Amino acid sequence: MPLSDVRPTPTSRQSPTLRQIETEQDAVRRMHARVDADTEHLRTQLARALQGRSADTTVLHDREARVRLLSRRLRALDAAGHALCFGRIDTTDGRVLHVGRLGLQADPEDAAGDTPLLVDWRADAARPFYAATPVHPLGLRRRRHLALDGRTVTGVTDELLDGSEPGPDDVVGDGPLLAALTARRTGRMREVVATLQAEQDEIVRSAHRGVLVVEGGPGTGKTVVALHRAAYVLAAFDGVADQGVLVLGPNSRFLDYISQVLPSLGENDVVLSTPAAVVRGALPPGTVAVSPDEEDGARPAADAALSRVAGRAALADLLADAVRARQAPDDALAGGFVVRVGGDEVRLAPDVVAGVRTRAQDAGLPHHGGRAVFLEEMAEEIVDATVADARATLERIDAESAALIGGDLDAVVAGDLRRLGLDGTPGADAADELDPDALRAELLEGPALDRAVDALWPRLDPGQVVAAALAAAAAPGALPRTTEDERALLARAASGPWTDAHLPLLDEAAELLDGPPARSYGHVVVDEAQELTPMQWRAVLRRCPSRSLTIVGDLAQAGPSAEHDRWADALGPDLWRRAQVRALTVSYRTTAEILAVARPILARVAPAQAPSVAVRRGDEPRRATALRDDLRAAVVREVGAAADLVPGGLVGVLAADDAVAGFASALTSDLGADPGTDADGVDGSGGRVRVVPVSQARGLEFDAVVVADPAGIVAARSCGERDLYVALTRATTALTVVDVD
Ligand SMILES: Nc1ncnc2c1ncn2[C@@H]1O[C@H](COP(=O)(O)OP(=O)(O)OP(=O)(O)O)[C@@H](O)[C@H]1O
Repeated sequence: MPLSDVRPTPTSRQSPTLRQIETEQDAVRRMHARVDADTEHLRTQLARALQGRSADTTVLHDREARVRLLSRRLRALDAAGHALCFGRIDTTDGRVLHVGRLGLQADPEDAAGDTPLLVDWRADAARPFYAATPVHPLGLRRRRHLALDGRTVTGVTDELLDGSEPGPDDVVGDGPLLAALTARRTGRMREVVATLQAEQDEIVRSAHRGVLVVEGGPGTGKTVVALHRAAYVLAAFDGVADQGVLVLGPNSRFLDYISQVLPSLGENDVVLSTPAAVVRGALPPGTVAVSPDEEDGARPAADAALSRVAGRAALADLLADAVRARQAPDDALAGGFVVRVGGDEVRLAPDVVAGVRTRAQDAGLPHHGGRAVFLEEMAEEIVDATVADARATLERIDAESAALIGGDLDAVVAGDLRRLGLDGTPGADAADELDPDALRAELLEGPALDRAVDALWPRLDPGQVVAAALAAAAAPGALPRTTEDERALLARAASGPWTDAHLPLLDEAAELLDGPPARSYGHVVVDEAQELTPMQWRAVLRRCPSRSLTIVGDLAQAGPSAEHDRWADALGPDLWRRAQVRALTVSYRTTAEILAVARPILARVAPAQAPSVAVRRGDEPRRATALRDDLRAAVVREVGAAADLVPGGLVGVLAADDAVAGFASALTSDLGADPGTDADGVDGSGGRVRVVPVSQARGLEFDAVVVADPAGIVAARSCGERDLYVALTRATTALTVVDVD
């Protein structure tokens, strides 16, 4: 019986299901009463905390922390408004725990003593709800799922885990997983906290604070796991809530798809972004000219190729070299260093300046910090040289006058003064008159030294460094395994304009010049992680000083910028040595029949990867053929047929990037609505159609998918076969492939 069909009515008290629903309704009513009371109480406390005034920074700091804590709890209470409680576990010794979106303490008046009203799904006590199986029941007799509509309990289903026979209070039926998996897609991912599976839950609540890498085939729940882990980490790891969590996805279409999951788990403070947008936001505005539309549009092939070749870790060395080459290089020192101090020229020998350079570089600061050290040390050398110079001049004058007058000039002057009845101490000489502190201040504050230093250790902007590094990378032999075309690409890219492909380089250059970015996070989640190049990983790590990351991806789905087929290579040594790897093996999205269509392609793109096991069976995928001239009409027809298979559902049309516009306009004229490449179109049966370029389909899903011209998809990009693998694995229910005859 579908859960939604079960509604409690006062007249059907005999039904065991309804009796259980009423029992649970009582429990849920008590929970909501507590939520309402807590909300009221917290609001009062928050208002009071916000009013408090103080000049004491410690008090202010404490108050800020308190306001943050109260606001966080209030938001969690607010988000729990729907489906506050979704589960219950009964132990074999008769203890009962309800599991939900947040924890609620025991009722003080409750006879049940210290049993909480509700246990937060992230708490250790909730673990058996997810982990218990009939083989390992973990002390449970029964796991119960509750279905709620707002505050109303609409159904219960039980699983008996200890092998006992169902009693009068057990409502054994289909678990809610199947209902969740076959529910119509809305175009936005839902949270699955009620049905998280044991292998997923184990990853979500892993205590490993370092780098957790989760690999698995399409639809195995990698995104689900990554997002629920973000919520878990926020609650379970100290300090993370204060430092923030960043979730990275490949493009804004994907971010929109996952945007509701964390808010519906009560987490509103997580930053969702793309690797490109995060970097772009840290650079001065206008450094990279990209409109939001371009970000979502298909990326030019040249840009992807540049991302790949300029994404290699070796570029980091070339950027560092480019900066170092602008720090008083030997060839700029050949003539020494000359600066005017007052009316005089001061000259420093090349080896003196080289010594200053070494001291400045050894300070281990970014380029501009190093420049400040260089400038100060140069000022010091100039002061020393000036004092030494003045002394030498005086000594020379003394020696010359001694030769002239046949004695020590000072002694002669002292004798003359004494004869005049004056003090016999000679006046301070010129070297003593020279005030080193004043000279140093003049050098450091005036423009002359700064200008002279510019010729040796110039101020730089990231673009200058990137241009130099790319030009160096384009030289034969600079980068291993580069083709002539790639070198030409690097040479062209060196003169700008800057595009998304340059962003990781600009970010690295910005760090070399001025240090790490201002904003960093306590934990970073990277979804579709197979897309990132080594240089992009460096940009991610720059924002995650704690090195606490959850990384999920599937190398078989890698796009055009990826070069590696092992995580160890793709992630690089810094990440890999901290990584724990977990695998997900069950495909929840799609049916065994659909996976079978994709399997031969998987065997080609990732021969070492074991195919996932589908949790469901379904209809055989459809295969249609059309002449090239009829392709659009055939796709329109197949979209109609697919929509009929998933009434009210979401149909995705996936095609090579340059073919998308044609299918969108054919569907527009047929459906009388604009499916665009982004917006929804409405078909006759009330469903929706989305036309999506295959380069943007990673991570998405639809009830039905029409893959248009698979050969065209394969031919369109260097990663064409992997694109096709992605396209074939997007459907929950119905797949149609339209080949060109
Ligand atoms: N435990 C679960 N309960 C309910 N639904 C689930 C569960 N696990 C996964 N799903 C559903 O299966 C589908 C696929 O999950 P998800 O997108 O996380 O997979 P993925 O491994 O990230 O896929 P891809 O590699 O294609 O990006 C989603 O609709 C998700 O909601």
